[in-house]
Amino acid sequence: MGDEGKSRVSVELSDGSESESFSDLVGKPSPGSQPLSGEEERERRAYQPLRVFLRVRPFSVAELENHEAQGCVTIEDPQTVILHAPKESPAMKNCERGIGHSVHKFTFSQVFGPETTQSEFFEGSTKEIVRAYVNGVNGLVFTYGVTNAGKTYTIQGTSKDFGILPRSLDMIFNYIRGRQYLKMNFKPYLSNDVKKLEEAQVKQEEAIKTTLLASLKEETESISNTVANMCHVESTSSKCTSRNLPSDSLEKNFVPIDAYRTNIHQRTQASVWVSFCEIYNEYVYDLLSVLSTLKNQRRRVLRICEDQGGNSYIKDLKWINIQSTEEGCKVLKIGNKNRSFACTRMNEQSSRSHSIFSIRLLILTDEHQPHVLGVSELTFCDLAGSERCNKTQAFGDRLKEAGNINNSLHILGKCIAALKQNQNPKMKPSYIPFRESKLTRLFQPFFCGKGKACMIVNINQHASTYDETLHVMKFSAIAKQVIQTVLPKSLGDFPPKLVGGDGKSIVRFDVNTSVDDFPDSNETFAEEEVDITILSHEDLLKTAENLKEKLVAERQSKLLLEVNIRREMAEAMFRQLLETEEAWSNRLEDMKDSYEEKLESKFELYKEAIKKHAYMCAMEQIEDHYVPIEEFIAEQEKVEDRESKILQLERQLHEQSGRLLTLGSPRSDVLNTENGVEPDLTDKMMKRANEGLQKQCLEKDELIKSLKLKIQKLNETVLEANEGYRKMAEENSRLKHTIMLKDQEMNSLQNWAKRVLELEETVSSLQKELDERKKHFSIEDSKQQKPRRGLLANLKSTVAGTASTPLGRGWGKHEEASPSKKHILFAHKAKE
Ligand SMILES: Nc1ncnc2c1ncn2[C@@H]1O[C@H](COP(=O)(O)OP(=O)(O)OP(=O)(O)O)[C@@H](O)[C@H]1O
Repeated sequence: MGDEGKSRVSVELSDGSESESFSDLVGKPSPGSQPLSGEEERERRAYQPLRVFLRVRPFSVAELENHEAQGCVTIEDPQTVILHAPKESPAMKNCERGIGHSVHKFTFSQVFGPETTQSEFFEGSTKEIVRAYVNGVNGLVFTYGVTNAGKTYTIQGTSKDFGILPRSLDMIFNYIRGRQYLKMNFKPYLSNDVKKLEEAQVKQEEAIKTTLLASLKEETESISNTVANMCHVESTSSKCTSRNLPSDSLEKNFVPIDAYRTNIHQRTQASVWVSFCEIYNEYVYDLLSVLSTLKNQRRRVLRICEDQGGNSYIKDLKWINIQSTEEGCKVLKIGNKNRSFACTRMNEQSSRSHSIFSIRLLILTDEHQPHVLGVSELTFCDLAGSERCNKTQAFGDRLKEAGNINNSLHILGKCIAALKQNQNPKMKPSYIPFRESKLTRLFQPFFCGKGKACMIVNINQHASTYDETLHVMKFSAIAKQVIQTVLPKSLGDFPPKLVGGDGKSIVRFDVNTSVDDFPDSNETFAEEEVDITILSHEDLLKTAENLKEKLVAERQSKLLLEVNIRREMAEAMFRQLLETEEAWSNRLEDMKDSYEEKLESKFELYKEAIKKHAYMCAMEQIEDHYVPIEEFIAEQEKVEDRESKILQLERQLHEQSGRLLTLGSPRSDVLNTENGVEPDLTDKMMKRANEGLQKQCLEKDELIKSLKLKIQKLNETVLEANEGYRKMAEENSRLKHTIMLKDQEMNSLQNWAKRVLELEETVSSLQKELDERKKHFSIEDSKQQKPRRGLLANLKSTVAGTASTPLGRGWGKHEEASPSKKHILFAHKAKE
């Protein structure tokens, strides 16, 4: 391989920021790759957010024909998608009530639009995980979405257009091409170990595989053809002819195998094993179990166990050795036949279970003296559709299935939310309920540092499933915030253990031991370990010093990392807080507006009610105080009368007081004495009279006041009455006008009636005249009948002649009437 090829390798390896070379796995730097040196760089690669990809399914022809509402999903840019709530959706109704929003924006690691091909999707999403996987990092790819959103299509694809799983197989076989370990005597065991099989066991393994593949014999042809096309590129290295085949892209982007050979020890070989199972109603079933295909036989339920490292694995799950992509596809097809599908209202071929297809790659030393160097696992999980039972109109078995599906997805959501919460140093670490469902038990290692996970969110653009889609998007938004910790193999795992056919351990491997550290394949692993007791004191001190330095450096880098993480978390939290604050303030504004509107309308209502009430009261008052005008005038006259009387009395009072004054003088005493009246008595009388008068005055004053008040009220009433009168007068004049019009109408009608009478009279006179004439003619006829027969005949012929004229036609037999009569008749006609 030339320099050009080498530089391509380094770009590939360093470009994939998350990839780890196989050399990393065995503790040696990759000679071909750019230096990924430095503790910080290693740490950076160890922490990474969960990659979440969105794939939007195109509308099918049937959906387009049904005029399915469009425009719910808009892809803003390669990372952002916007959901618009359709008119009739509950989300829109809630939004109208001031709860939530009608538009939602979501960001993803990458958004793939409806036009994305399978090949483009694989390149952009899964390829990186597969690349890390072939270099020893475990991988999990799981799809999440509502039913009928394209999850199965994305993972498996169709026989013509493969999904990410067959494409990954193709990539793996490309990678190990020429270094494939074809014997079946090393088999995956428990979660991470390898079992060395005896001859008989190998034969049994081969028999199982043959039986399994034989069950698909009839369909082999089509798979072979398609896969043969896929492998076309590998074998000939010529240009690919079909656009949809994975090898098409692999040829362009995948690193030639020779390039990896320079990085990895030449003697390594790889063996590929696959398993396929499903979790249906919280039971695990092996989809590759031949028994399960027999009719009326109950499928065996498998148990999930844990190895000594706490890693979950499915006990007694079948692992089938595959030696090509073609075989892998066949196994997939066989498993699919056993999978629980059902026809729901929303998808004719709906997956009712979570299916898990795993590929284990055993890295071995050369064929003659094989040792296991590493085991890595790539898992594809096609989750059952998240759906609401009422939407799918599920009942019976379907309802139970939906319940179980939703429950396990709910627990997955809880785990993801707890993982996210636990990343926040300020929050109390919460319990992650991995053990609450089978699915999350199997996912646990990938979320706990023992591999890389990637989530594919599938959505369709249906308005009818908008709310479910929104739920899925919200779920993915949380998942996107989960930071994955991919631990180095040495820390995260027990190294793979090789066990014999009897299950007893043969030897424990140390993944930190490089392939190059095997000087001779005959050497045992125990001999490779360094015994520190044979080191000198000085060497020991040096080693201790070195270790101390390393520790300090490690601590510093850890500290820096922690600071960085804390800062990032704080920033993220701050951003979230700002977003929340904005959302709340928006909501507050909306609520304020709506309340203001409501208040205004209430206020208007009250105003109206008050007006009405005041009007009613006024009307009642008017009724209470209503005085007829005659009574009022009489009352006014009375008042005037009283006023004049009061004036008179006042005048009298004046006079009396003048007289009293004169009486009060000394002269008056004399006068009194002279008059024979005792002065004391006079005084008393005067006083009494005075008091009486004052009392009278007061009474009169009171009366005046009350009368004035009455007058005032009466005046008001008069004014109101005047107003009423004015209105009445107006009404009256209007009525008069109407009456006048009616009178005119009546007059004209009367004229018409007169005219009719006249005409009737004229008609009757004419009738009379006519009758007389008839009589007259009949008499004359009877007189002249015999002698004048010829004449009458002449007359008749004359009449017949004149009847054709308009006059003759109009008057019939009266054609002989004199011109003067005719004239009169004409005049009558004209009158009419
Ligand atoms: N990207 C796509 N391009 C073309 N057709 C697609 C695409 N995605 C999905 N489809 C089609 O849509 C239909 C439903 O897809 P699929 O069965 O994969 O949905 P699902 O999400 O797996 O549903 P369920 O959860 O019910 O199993 C299938 O007919 C599939 O071929």
